[in-house]
Amino acid sequence: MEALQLSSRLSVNNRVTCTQNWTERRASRATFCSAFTGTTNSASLSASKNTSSTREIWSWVKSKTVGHGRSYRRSQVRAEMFGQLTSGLEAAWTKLKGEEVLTKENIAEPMRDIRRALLEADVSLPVVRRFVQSVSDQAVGLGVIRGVKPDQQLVKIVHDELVKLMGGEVSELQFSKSGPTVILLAGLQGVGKTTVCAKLACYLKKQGKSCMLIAGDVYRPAAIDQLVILGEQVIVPVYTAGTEVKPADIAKQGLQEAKKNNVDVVIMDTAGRLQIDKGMMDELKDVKKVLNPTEVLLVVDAMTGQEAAALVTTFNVEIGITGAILTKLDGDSRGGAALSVKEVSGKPIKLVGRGERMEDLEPFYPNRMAGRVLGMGDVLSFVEKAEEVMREEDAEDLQKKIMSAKFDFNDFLKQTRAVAKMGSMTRVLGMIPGMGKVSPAQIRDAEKSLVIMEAMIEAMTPGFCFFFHLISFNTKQCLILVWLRWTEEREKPELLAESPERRKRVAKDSGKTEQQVSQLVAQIFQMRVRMKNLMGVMEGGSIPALSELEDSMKAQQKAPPGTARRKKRKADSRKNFVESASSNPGPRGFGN
Ligand SMILES: Nc1nc2c(ncn2[C@@H]2O[C@H](COP(=O)(O)OP(=O)(O)OP(=O)(O)O)[C@@H](O)[C@H]2O)c(=O)[nH]1
Repeated sequence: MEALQLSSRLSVNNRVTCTQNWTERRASRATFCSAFTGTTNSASLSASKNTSSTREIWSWVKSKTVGHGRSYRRSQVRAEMFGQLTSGLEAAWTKLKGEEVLTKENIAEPMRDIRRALLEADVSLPVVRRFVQSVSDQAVGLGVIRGVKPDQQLVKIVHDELVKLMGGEVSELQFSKSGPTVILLAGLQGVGKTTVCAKLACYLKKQGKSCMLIAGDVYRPAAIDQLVILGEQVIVPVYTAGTEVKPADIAKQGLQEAKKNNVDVVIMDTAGRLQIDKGMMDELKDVKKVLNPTEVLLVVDAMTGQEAAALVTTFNVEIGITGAILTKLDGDSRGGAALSVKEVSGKPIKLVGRGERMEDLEPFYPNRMAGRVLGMGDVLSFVEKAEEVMREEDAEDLQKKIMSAKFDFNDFLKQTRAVAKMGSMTRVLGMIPGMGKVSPAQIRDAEKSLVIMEAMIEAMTPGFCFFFHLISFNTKQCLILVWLRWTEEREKPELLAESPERRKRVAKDSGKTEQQVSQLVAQIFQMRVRMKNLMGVMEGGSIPALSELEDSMKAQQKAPPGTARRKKRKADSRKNFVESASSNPGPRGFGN
């Protein structure tokens, strides 16, 4: 039975408008990006180039280490991907402490650590050998560079080699110049092909392209239903023809349908197998012949380590592929697959999946990935994610409020919800330099605090409020007074600072204690001061030291319990409340 699932509300005619919007967004994104980081995308990316001049090394090291340089020496439990590899590499830098210059003798031990870290990360032995040899050769020939310590020099060399290992430049998806672009997805069972189909459509839709999915997995009937549901979720039509039709025929019919509807990109899902077998390869070859795809992408599971690289090689030899999509990178603490695929197979990783949400698919940037491996965060991805969830006008509005110290509970709620849309807190923190080392326990504490805070803020009056008053004269007669009052506690935290009755009410309505409400109110005043200072520094042209954020977080954790209660007793007036609030550390996790 043939049926084009009418799950799409996206008209193909919307294409032009979408493309325009996307171009405009890219332009504003670039402005926002340079405003935020003090640089442009290309300038930042250029740090990845394999340069060796003293000035370049020096400025690179400074740009990567100012404010968070100390952080990659501390070994703590890491919550983000590549955690194991990052910790392993850290051991290498520490061995060079106190050295004046890199020599053949003093790099021997760090090189052993690097080798061990890469092997533990499941990078294949020949790749590790080549990598270590290349790093050693460069390190020994470097000599003394004024102002740059040997451990920093080694970090820089390893960074550049990692970038090279992962393919150097970003490998973009290719689009057909005429007719629909066809993307054929292949891969073993359970690696995430069906999910990637929908994620890819979601990703391409954001670029203004209309998409259609073809359900070609005829062996697992649930795969067709799964694709239809995911298609509905991302609002993209799905072509299905049941399980009785051959995949090559489904591909042919689906492509005709896509051409009829003027679809920009067709993405075909195929069946997986537990292992590579001849039947699977023959079937893929047939489908490929019919579709003549622009891209043949092999979906591989990052958690399979160097096995993923071997699979890419085999599929490339058998059917000819254009690249790979690495899924489940969020669960991979080793990194072997990301580091090996290009070097072993010669085929680039084009996209990576980092979560189960439809938005969790992104281009593979070797430079940013190398930064993450070395525990330096990924500011550019952070900014891009932030731009996706925050409108530019909102950002400007927020900036004005911060500068005039008017950041309020409504803004706080909006911001925390926007950050939640960027993904899990672990993932968001992993993108911020120096924050990748926040322990899972700290993250859990902060997440719990946010839930408590949201409950309290929701119990605050947002604006106009109806108040009821019941006056009873006797058992039969009563008068109900109803009046409207402008109470805006969320907009004016001062109201709560001044009034113990209001704090008591919020505590009662939210099911929290009065002490917790007082702490929250104190916190918003502290945040106003801190954010204003931070914005001042950034407008002055430099990004504040991120290690200070880490230190301040630690200081806050050491705040004695009951601080806010003691202060509350002292602070009867609003002035005292605000002053005491802004001069004392807040409770654990709050406001950070
Ligand atoms: N954490 C995480 N899970 C993912 C990611 N990509 C896919 N998954 C999950 O992996 C599981 C398998 O995904 P599917 O899309 O069904 O895999 P498949 O390759 O189509 O499976 P077959 O059709 O059986 O071959 C699902 O639970 C997905 O949610 C990812 O990037 N991160």
